[in-house]
Amino acid sequence: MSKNICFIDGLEGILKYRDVDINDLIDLPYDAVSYLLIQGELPGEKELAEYSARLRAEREINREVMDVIRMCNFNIDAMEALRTVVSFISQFDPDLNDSSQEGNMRKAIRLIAMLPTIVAAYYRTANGKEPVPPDPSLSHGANFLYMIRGSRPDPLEAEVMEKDFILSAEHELNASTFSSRVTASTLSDLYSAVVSGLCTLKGPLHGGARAEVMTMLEEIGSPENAEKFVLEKIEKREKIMGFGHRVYKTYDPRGTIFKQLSMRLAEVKEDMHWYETAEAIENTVVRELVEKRGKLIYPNVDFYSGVIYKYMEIPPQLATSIFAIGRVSGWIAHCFEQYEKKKIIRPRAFMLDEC
Ligand SMILES: CC(=O)SCCNC(=O)CCNC(=O)[C@H](O)C(C)(C)COP(=O)(O)OP(=O)(O)OC[C@H]1O[C@@H](n2cnc3c(N)ncnc32)[C@H](O)[C@@H]1OP(=O)(O)O
Ligand SMILES: O=C([O-])CC(=O)C(=O)O
Repeated sequence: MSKNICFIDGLEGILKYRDVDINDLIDLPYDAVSYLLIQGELPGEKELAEYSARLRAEREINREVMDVIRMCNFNIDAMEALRTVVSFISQFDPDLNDSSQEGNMRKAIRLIAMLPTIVAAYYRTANGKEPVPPDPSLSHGANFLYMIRGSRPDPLEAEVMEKDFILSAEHELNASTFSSRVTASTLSDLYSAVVSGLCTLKGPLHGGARAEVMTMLEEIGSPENAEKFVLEKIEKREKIMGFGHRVYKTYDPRGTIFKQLSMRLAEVKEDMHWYETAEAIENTVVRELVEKRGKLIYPNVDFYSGVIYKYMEIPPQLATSIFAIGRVSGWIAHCFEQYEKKKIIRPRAFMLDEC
């Protein structure tokens, strides 16, 4: 197995999963990228067909899970419902306490397969609609949109959803992956490790920024208002959501791809409004923070992904849970690596001074 699950060059803006550049992965199915992260190499045709078939066979959720989804408060963000339900479903997994490689792989497949179903079932129930059962003939991305909307997405939207899951899938030791790995390092089960990841991804300084970007776009409303909004934020020393990164000191390579995707959606939908509003925000941030103040603050993965959700009519309440649906493969890859080490992660308190 290749050594690095992920490689980031934060100065050059390079991102690789298992030594493969993100730009060479983006046109693959999400299932192939998930396989790459977890198994360490790209699947051949036969391996991909088997892996996809296993994922598609595990998408359904049972009646007890639906009961818990119905009991969730319908005003909460889908991420909170997802966190609650992932914790609840572990009891139905016959492999919960089987820590063999095979047992962990079966749990991994179920988690990756069921997360979209849980999010979509919660979303529809919260909006007074009947849940839509998964369609095993559809890809991970197309099936998710189908379960949310009740109708099959057009090919471009299905493609964008797959690419979103790929771009969200992995990012080395980000905060949520670190949380998952710490949990796995105690040899706790995979569900617990994924719950840890979910809890950490939720915060607005991490995966929660995507929803904040959407709210910001709404608040700004049109390209003409963007400059004033950004200048006021800077004046008040407030952060602009979807910008800045602990590792990237240049454009986030995922941001570049998300920007191209949002441009494609804007053109196909003949509606440049959200794209132009986002670009006006970006131009002002770069002019004010990078060019005038020398701060290396560029759009991160959460900025233009928020823009594509506007075009796909995905509400902010779903944004972070969609991130989680993609990221779960990365969390699992890291947990498997950690299980092999059989070593607890226990930093000393002084190391936090660096954070
Ligand atoms: C999937 C992800 O997790 S991607 C990140 C998603 N999060 C966001 O988009 C939230 C907004 N961004 C941020 O809060 C930060 O840039 C982080 C958390 C992503 C990275 O944080 P750090 O590397 O610790 O940078 P830190 O917060 O210390 O900022 C360094 C400087 O840049 C400024 N800065 C950083 N991000 C921003 C921003 N988005 N807007 C304005 N200023 C910013 C800070 O105010 C600080 O300025 P100072 O030196 O004058 O005090
Ligand atoms: O790497 C990080 O710190 C945050 C990030 O971009 C991610 O988790 O995708």
